[in-house]
Amino acid sequence: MAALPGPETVEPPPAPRARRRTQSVGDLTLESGEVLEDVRVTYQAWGRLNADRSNAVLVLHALTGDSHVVGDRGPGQPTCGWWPGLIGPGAPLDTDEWCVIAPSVLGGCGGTTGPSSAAPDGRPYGSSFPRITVRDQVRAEALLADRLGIRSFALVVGGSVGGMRSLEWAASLPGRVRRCVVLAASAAASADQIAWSVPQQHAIRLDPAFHGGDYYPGPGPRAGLEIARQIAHATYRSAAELALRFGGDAQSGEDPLRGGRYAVQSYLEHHGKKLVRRFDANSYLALTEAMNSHDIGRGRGGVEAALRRITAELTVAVVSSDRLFTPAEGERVAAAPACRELAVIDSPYGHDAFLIETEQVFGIIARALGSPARAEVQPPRPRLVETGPR
Ligand SMILES: N[C@@H](CCO)C(=O)O
Repeated sequence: MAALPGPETVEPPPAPRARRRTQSVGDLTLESGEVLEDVRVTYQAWGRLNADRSNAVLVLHALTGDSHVVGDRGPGQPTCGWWPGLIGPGAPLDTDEWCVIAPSVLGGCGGTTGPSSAAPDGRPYGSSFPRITVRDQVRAEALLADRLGIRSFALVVGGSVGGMRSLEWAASLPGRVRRCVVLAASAAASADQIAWSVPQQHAIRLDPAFHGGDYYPGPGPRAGLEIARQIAHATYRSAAELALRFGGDAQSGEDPLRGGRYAVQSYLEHHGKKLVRRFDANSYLALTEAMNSHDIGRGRGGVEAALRRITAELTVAVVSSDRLFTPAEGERVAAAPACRELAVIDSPYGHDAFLIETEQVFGIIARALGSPARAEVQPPRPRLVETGPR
């Protein structure tokens, strides 16, 4: 099997110590009009706020990420972060200069209020967790910023759903965002994105262990979540990559003609099982519903009018091989008058390239912050690409 480009995997440099805290931000009136009581936001922070609190940077994670942008592996943290090497002394987000804040998203399961959190009656919300939107998630993050005394962010950056939130920040709170980097995201959920999401949600809801969403403290719809992740993961990678890595090969030691699996099937099952070990199915539903309703133009005269509200210096980045958040979606965002750069992340890996191609991504972030020297910083996590089935 031919190899895709990519140097060897090495451990990232030791991550700077983060402060992980949970902050009560009060009641949150949702876009629906419903009130979510006593919302709590868990976040990690690196570096120090300066006297006028003008050096804050907000990093927003994607669908199944959390506040652990960089850091150590440990209990509940199977990875050294999803952008290892981004934050620290001398890193692209240099903690000698910037104070970096990364909240876990509203509706998720990274500590911030979500369906598995205790409702006012003390029991997990489960099926009673209200429908939330990307705007609600941004509003919760803004309440956190209020509590931290941060009036405006020097930079708001995120990829995928984190990019949706970054863009929503810039459109809904223009006075609070001075620079914005939107990676592999769109101004509104596309029919294609919703189409891929709906069967994932069905897989979860039709699992007999779902119990209408009230499955706590049980394990919940593990099979449904696993299938959802398999569907999703295939959309996160490009057809060309899958063809090159797996082709129609059988998984090593198995024969699909005798009930065995294909290599790509085994790969997707691996990622499905991995997610089930770390993620809550109700959160998956809440977050994909939020993602499906994303539209910065709703109630604002449409996407183009909403884009005109943006005053932050905007950088948009697309992945050349992204079939889920296509380059055309990013180009639509880049039509915003405030857009300074439309960057193309040249990669065969599809949507997940925003997590994989750290050299290109960190360079884009550093450029947006006006740090040309740091744009040349070498990636801390070069990687080896699988060359065949296991
Ligand atoms: N694979 C990433 C990106 C999805 O947009 C995640 O699970 O969050």
